[in-house]
Amino acid sequence: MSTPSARRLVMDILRRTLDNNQDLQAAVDDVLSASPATPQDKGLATELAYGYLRMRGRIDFLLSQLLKNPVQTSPIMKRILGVAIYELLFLSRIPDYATLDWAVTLVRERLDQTMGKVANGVLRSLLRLGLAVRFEDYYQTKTAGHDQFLSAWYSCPKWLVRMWLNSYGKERTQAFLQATLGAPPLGVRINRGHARAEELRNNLQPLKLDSSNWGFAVTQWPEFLQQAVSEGAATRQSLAAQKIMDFLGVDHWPSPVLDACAGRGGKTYLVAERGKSVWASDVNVFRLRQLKAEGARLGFDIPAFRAQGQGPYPLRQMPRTVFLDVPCSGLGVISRRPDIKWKRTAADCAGLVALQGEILRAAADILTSGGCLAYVTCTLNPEENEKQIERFTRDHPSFSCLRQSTSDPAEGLGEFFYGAVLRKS
Ligand SMILES: C[S@@+](CC[C@H](N)C(=O)[O-])C[C@H]1O[C@@H](n2cnc3c(N)ncnc32)[C@H](O)[C@@H]1O
Repeated sequence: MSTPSARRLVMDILRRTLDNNQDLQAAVDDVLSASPATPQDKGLATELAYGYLRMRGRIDFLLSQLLKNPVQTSPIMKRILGVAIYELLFLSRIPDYATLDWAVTLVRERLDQTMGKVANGVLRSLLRLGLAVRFEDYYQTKTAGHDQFLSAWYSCPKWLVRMWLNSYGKERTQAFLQATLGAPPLGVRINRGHARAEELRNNLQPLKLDSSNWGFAVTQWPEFLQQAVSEGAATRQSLAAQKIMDFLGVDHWPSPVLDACAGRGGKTYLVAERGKSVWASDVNVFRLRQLKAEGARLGFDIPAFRAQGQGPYPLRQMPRTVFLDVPCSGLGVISRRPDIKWKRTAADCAGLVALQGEILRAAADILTSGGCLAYVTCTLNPEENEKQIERFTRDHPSFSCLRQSTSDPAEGLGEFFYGAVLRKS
C-alpha cells in the first residue's frame, strides 16, 4: 500500500520545522498551501504535526524502551515511528493495522527492507504493552527520579523541567507542564469602536469559556466570527495576552505610546482600540508591512517605522509610554507552538536576556519624568522576567516597578505571559 498523503505531508512539515528551523505554523501553511491533498488529509496532517510535537518527549521515551539501540537509530526512523506511535496512542479513529501499514511502508521506502522489519517489530511491541503506556504509573516505574519522570510524562526537555522546578517549585511546574500538552482555547478581541461590537459581544456569550470586557476565550470559531474578523470588528488574539495588558493598566497609560516591538501589531491595535495615540516600531520591516495591513482592516492608520529596540530611535517628539513586548524565549506559549520546546536551548535564553536588557536601557533613555514603561514577555523564565526587571530598576534608580505578574495556570487559558509596569520619577 502506498503511504497516505497526510503522512507524507506531516513528514514534510516536520522536516521543515525540526531540521530547517521554520516556525511550525509557517511550515504547516507552506506545505498545505502547495499540496493538492483533500481538506481531510490536510486536517489530519496538521493534527499529527501538532500532536506529535506536543507528545514527542513521551514518545521518544517509549522509543528508548522499545529500540535495541536508540542512540544509533537514524533520526528519520525515529520520526516515522514517532508519528506512528502518536497515532496508535492518541488517535482512536485510525485502526492500528492501517498505522503499521503506512509506517512500515515509509520506513522501507526511506531506508530499507531490514529497517522496515525493525519498525514493524517496534510498533508491535508497543501494542503488546497495551493500556499501561497510557498511564503515569508506567513512566513513574520506568524512570529514575522525579525530573526524568516529569520530562517523560509531560513530554518536556529535562533542562526546561529543571529550570522550572528551580524557579517555580513542584506544584506550579506541574501546572505549567500540564498546560503544554493541550491546544489552548481560541481567543478573540472585539474592536470596541466598531458599529457591530455590542452585537458581537452578545453573540459570543454562549460560546465563551472565559472573558474580560471585550476579550473572549471561545470553544469554537463559527462562521460569524470569521465574518467579524474580515469586517474589522474582531481580531484573533489569546485571552491570556489581553489579560496581561489589562493587568498592566493599558487604559491608564499616558499617550503617546510607543510600541517598540510591535511586530504584526497584535497588541498595537489593542492599545489603539483603547483610545490611545500609538506609534509602532520594530526591527522587522516585513512585520511592519503586515501591521499596516492590519490597520487597514481595523480602521486605524498609525505611524509605523523601522527602529532597533537598542536605539537610537528616530523620534522628534518623545513618547510618554514605551511598551515593550520584547523578543523572548516563548516558553509560556508552548501549547500553541509546541516546536519551541524542541528548539530552544538554555544558551538562546541567555542571548535573549542580554538583548532585552539593551532594549530596556534604550527605552529608559527616551522616557521623561512621569513616563511609563510597560514590559511583556510570553515566557516562563525568571531571568527574562522578574530578574530582568530587578536588574533594570537596580541600574536605573529613577524607575520603580508599580506591579508585575505572571498569568495564573488556574485560569485554564493554557498560555502564560509575564508583565511589569514601571514609572520614571
Ligand atoms: C513578541 S514579538 C512582538 C509581538 C507583537 N507585539 C504582537 O503582539 O503581535 C517581538 C517582536 O520584537 C521584534 N524584535 C526582535 N528583535 C528586535 C530588536 N532588536 N529591536 C526591535 N524589535 C525587535 C521582532 O521582530 C518581533 O516582532
